[in-house]
Amino acid sequence: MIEATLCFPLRNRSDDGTDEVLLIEKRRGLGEGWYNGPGGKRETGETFRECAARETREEVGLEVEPAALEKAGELTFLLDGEGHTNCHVYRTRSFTGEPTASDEARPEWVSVDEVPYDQMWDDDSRWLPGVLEGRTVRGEFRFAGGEPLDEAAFVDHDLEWDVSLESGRDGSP
Ligand SMILES: Nc1ncnc2c1[nH]c(=O)n2[C@H]1C[C@H](O)[C@@H](COP(=O)(O)OP(=O)(O)OP(=O)(O)O)O1
Repeated sequence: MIEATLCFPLRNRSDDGTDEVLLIEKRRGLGEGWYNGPGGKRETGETFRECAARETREEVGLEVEPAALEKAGELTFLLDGEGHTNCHVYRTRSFTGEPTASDEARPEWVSVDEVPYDQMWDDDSRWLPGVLEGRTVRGEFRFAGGEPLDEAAFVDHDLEWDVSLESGRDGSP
């Protein structure tokens, strides 16, 4: 099973108070052409928080302290009945730097009320609105149709809201 992370930096615009989330337009790999949060696969020896912070730095140039990430979700994606990816979801209002494009990602601040769910993974519209409202979620999402995951069809899902995520599946929140 692939172990991966997603990170959603949030800010409140000082001019009109709009709450915004930093999304990326993925430029390559899984989910290419779609919006998502910065994130990616965990490397050997990393905690999930370290992975989310590293991917955010590598993809959009924002510096985030692993300890300043708030755990918001644990998502399992299954493909044709088999576990494919475990994804650990974080959000944070604490970061430094300005978002900068990389080979992997084009960053864009988007109002939390205008997230482009029609240009994202089909499952995102089920769980991301609650995460952006500050809730916690545990979910299982089933896809069918063979690899790659981003060409498979989203079939159905189960969600549990307002869960305790203090201890993740590997013991690292
Ligand atoms: N179904 C679904 N919805 C929302 N987000 C995702 C999925 N499936 C996924 O895999 N993801 C997320 C999880 C990860 O954050 C990315 C995929 O990571 P990927 O680009 O493969 O990982 P990197 O480590 O950045 O890639 P390379 O460096 O190996 O190119 O999508």
